[in-house]
Amino acid sequence: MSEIILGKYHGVGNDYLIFDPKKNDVVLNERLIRQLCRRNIGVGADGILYGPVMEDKKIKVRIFNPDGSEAEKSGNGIRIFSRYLKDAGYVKERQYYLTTKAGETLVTFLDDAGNCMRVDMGYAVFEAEQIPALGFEGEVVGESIFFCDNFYNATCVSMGNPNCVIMLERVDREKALHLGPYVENAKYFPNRINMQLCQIVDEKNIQVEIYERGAGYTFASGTGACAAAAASHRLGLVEDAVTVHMHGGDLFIEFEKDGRIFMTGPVVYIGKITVAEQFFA
Ligand SMILES: N[C@H](CCC[C@H](N)C(=O)O)C(=O)O
Repeated sequence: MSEIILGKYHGVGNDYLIFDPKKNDVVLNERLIRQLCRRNIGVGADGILYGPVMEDKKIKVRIFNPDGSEAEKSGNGIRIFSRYLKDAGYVKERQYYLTTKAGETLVTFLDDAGNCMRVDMGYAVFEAEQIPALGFEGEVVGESIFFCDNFYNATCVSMGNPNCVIMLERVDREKALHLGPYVENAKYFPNRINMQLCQIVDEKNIQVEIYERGAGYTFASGTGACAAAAASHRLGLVEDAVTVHMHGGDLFIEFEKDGRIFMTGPVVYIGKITVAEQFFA
């Protein structure tokens, strides 16, 4: 009988299922992704990490949102999948490269168990064409953009995936749930977009609420934390090392002098899940 064997992990409350094609003969498709990610009638997760897929001797992971869409990158997903690769014995080195749709990422394990990792997240890109964001010339930094019911101070940032960071005096879950769907699906963003509401606490700390493309409200986002920190840094509001506080926990973001971004954060192993055949038949 073919069952599905999944690993489940979370990174600061952003939870993912691991679907390893070497361990499952069931074909993963959009309908199954949606079913597995649903919290009340499925397993429940903020996404699925499909891999490892070996391509040109590189270890690749494909990142799927609960709505079935495929993302270019996931910061928490990269840490979680790296931990899976270590747990499953695919990776034994302290440092290795993981490839996502957005390209190669250098991952450094900070402890033997793989509970904490430092990830080279590359550079933030603010250029409208690279987001993509339509109707803007050059970089989208501190623009007044209309969403839903008002004009908001918005900065668009590609971290490999598209992000719209909205600066507010005070952020909370209700505001994220209200504004998120309008921003995610706004006419400016042909590929849709992830939204972060960002409150500056001080020059070393920001409070961020997340509304993800294809997932909705989540407790944390790695690329979202980097995007919010990068927007705050570009606006001159924070220093070169920032703790990003989110509902599910904190991520530590560092900027090198040339702008390269490093993200450090935890991974928690939740367990292994066997999904019954009748669930996905
Ligand atoms: N929903 C995102 C991907 C997951 C991002 C987030 N979970 C992270 O940790 O970076 C997108 O469609 O671009």
